[in-house]
Amino acid sequence: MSEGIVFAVITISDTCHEDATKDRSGPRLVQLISENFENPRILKEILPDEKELIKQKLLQLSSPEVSTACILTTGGTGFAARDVTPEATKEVLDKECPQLAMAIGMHSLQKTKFAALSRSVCGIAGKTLIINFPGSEKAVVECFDYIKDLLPHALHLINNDLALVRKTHEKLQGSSVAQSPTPHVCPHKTGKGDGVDRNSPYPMLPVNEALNLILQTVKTQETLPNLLKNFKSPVDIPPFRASIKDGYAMKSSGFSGSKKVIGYISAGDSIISDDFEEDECYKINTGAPVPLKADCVVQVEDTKLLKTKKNGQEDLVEILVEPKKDLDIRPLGCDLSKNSPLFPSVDLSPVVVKSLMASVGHAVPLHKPLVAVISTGSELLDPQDYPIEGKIYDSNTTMLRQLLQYFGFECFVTKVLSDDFEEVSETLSSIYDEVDFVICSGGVSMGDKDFIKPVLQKLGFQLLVGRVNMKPGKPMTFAAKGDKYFFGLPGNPVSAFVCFHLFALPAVRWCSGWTQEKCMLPVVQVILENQSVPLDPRPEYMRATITSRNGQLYASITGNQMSSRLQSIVGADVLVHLPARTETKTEAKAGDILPASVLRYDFITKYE
Ligand SMILES: Nc1nc2c(c(=O)[nH]1)N[C@H]1C(S)=C(S)[C@@H](COP(=O)(O)OP(=O)(O)OC[C@H]3O[C@@H](n4cnc5c(N)ncnc54)[C@H](O)[C@@H]3O)O[C@H]1N2
Ligand code: MOO
Ligand SMILES: [Mg+2]
Repeated sequence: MSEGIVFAVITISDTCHEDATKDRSGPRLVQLISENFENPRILKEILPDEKELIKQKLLQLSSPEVSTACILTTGGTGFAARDVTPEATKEVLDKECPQLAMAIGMHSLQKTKFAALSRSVCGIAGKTLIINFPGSEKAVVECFDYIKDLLPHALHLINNDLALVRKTHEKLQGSSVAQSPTPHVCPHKTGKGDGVDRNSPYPMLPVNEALNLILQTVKTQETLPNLLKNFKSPVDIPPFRASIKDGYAMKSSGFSGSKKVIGYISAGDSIISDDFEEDECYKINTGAPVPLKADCVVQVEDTKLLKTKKNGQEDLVEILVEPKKDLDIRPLGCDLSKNSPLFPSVDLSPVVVKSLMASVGHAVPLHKPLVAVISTGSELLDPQDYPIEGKIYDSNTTMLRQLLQYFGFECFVTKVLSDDFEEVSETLSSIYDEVDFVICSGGVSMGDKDFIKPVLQKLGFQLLVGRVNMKPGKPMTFAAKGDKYFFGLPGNPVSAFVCFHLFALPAVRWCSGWTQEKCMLPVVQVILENQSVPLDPRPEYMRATITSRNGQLYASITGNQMSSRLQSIVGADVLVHLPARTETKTEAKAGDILPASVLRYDFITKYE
């Protein structure tokens, strides 16, 4: 039962509008809602069969100000001349839900063939679900009973309430399916999900939704970011007044003109505290400690050597500029003062963390998640093996290991497994003793040897992502069990490549404590160079080479983009995001400006 949902029940009937006591279906619906939902708010209306009035009422109830979650109408759906409920409803809908209307219709048809005479529609207006029920009390009871379990999930989806949607998915996809007395099929799934099903039971999530689920699930490390945030520098930098130039340290109260050189100070020497005269100076190097009694340095270019001692050392120099107080001296702690925060913001780049810590004489152990790379496939040959008929060389293991390394993470364990349920199951049940993440490739699609998802289910993992609306990478899988995480990248090498960058890398970075914005690859705007690129029904991520021309980035697609053709990563500087095909837009054209994820640091191949 879901709590506090705002419902509206509208009886649509000329008769009931004239005499409300004749309305039996409306009150019955109110009763059914109250019995099946916790503390619902139910708005009640009776309207005549007038299209405009019905439409206005639906618009008002579905407006953001009223924000009714669900409007159930009863009546006016038949063949009579004044039955106009479906027509009025259609005019306010943003999206029709014909499957829901069909399901209700099919259910009713099992009770009576007269259900064929109902023209009910269902759909979504703004964030309101509108469902037409027929007028009879009996039909209302049957239809409501049929949809009542679907309603909460449908409403969560409409409101993009990810946590609640996820809860339902877990219920449906986890062991509770078997235990549930009335298991039902999720409306946006296409099958029952057992081994013999020909349709994937996993909802095809949009890329962003899949990524959000992943980042909501993976626990971020707080210890290191907090430690860095609170870390106070134990030293001053510089720890003494340091010379900025190679030159002469002196007193500014003196004068320009000739001065006697009374000593040499190099970087690393100790600090001279003795007093000296205004017509004296020390020769000093950049970074060396300025004598306590000196207050300025004059660079060597502004001096002239007048006299040298017999031993070759300088004796007398002429100072050609007026010495000014503080000239060319870095005061104590001017770069970083003792007890001030070492990290002005959290930046977990190892280069940053390690070098700043080193600069104050400290070190921190950077905790990085332990990652295993697994490739599955009975066809896989080690790249060092002789070719064997029917087998192919395994490129994913090397690619995923190299990618981890490129982004500063280590692959702790590597395994290559055959498409064998027991082997995969045994490996996965023991490997998490050693690692936090498994990045696996292969075996996630629809084949009878694609065992990854069943193994995860057997091992008690929550399958949070089972399919993603993207090309390549549709069967991308993400599962979690406590703080152990599994990525099932599709076996096609390019699908694995793209999914690593878009999902696995952000998750591993997030787990290491990176700020969320930094976890994803940077996105830049690029100008398409190819004349015409046909759009796919799925949003597509195409590899492309970048040329910089007059400060603008031009993307040229790297040939055939088939997900098995690993060659398409050659020269791939970015992944260009191409939108899904629509009726009106079927291709991308030269000059189109598109977002693109940057794949590598050296992402500009040519400057023109
Ligand atoms: N009936 C359906 N079939 C497929 C669907 C579908 O929706 N319905 N999805 C297709 C898509 S999209 C992809 S992507 C692949 C994903 O396949 P799997 O993750 O199950 O991977 P496999 O079947 O094991 O392998 C696919 C392909 O990739 C080659 N491969 C696998 N591992 C490696 C490796 N380590 N190195 C090099 N190449 C590898 C493998 O030999 C296959 O050719 O499924 C489609 N099928
Ligand atoms: O989407 Mo698959 O990932 O075509 O190769
Ligand atoms: Mg397969």
